[in-house]
Amino acid sequence: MITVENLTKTFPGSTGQVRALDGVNLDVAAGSVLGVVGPSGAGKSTLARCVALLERPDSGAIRVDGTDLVSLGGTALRAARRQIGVVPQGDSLLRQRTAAGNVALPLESAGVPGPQRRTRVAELLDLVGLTDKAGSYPDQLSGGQRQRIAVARALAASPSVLLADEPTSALDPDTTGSVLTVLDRARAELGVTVLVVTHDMGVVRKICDDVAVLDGGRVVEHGKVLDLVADASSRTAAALLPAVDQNPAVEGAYDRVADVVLVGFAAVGALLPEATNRFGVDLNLLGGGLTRLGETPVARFRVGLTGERSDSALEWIAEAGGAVRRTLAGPQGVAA
Ligand SMILES: Nc1ncnc2c1ncn2[C@@H]1O[C@H](COP(=O)(O)OP(=O)(O)OP(=O)(O)O)[C@@H](O)[C@H]1O
Repeated sequence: MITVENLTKTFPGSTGQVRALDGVNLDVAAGSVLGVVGPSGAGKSTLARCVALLERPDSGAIRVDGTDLVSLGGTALRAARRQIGVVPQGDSLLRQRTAAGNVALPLESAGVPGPQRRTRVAELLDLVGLTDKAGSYPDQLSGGQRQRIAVARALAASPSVLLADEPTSALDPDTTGSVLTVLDRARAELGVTVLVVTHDMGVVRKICDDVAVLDGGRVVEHGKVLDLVADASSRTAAALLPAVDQNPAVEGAYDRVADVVLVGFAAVGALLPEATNRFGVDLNLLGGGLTRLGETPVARFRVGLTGERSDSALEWIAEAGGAVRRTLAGPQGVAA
């Protein structure tokens, strides 16, 4: 479990102080993946560097399993740093070392004896699916393979937290998938808590349980991805759900029009047909579509309903777990 409390960090800028972090509060449950997103200059990398203990915040606390890392110094700080594996931004492997040699580096620094080191390196190469590349040098690997080796190296000392700053920024979509799979395996198989800084909402879509949106050094949105998408006004919903186009000419023909967000197999598959049957209404999909967040199917549809019991049908969908937001379209124009 990581808890960030009221973290503040300022830097001297050419026109005065730059407040890179302005009272940031976050928590990441053990074994979950948090995506930190936001526009350029929002403070994402500064937050990552503070959590990695590479940068000292001006004030605030960073607790890992209850211990405030900011208050530590000397030996205790060095020990705490080992709890946090870091996948740095950009290409970070040593060119003159093989893939296995790069993964072994933190173990050598920690004085782990040869036979144990070899076993651990073999486990990590297996985890990232690159056993056959053990003897390859970074220049012989693709960008995605190098990044997977960087993840293996970050995991070598068995940290409880893995921090990755823009791990996919230089990669094409296919390669990005293989790196994200590796981060997901680290969480699933090793129980590591993962904090991933990214400008790519695709990363959030594929592997994040939670998301924190930073803007101007502040957290403007934070929560479970599947909860936030149900709130149509959230930035997360805007970025991750299928768009619905306005079409007043078509919508005007219905008694009621609403946007409905459905999360999970059962809701996506059954709620709308069930509402149609129960309330004897005519329900048409006017826009939106289906997507997937991690393994979970999620839909956002604009629906048009005709029939006397249209309101009851919408209320029932909301009670059964759908997020319903009525629009102003329709002849009787009823707002939520
Ligand atoms: N070492 C530094 N010295 C001075 N200003 C800094 C330093 N590091 C960051 N900043 C400033 O702090 C603010 C936040 O920067 P940061 O790099 O954390 O944002 P970011 O969200 O990671 O941006 P990007 O997506 O562009 O990497 C910016 O205004 C940046 O210019």
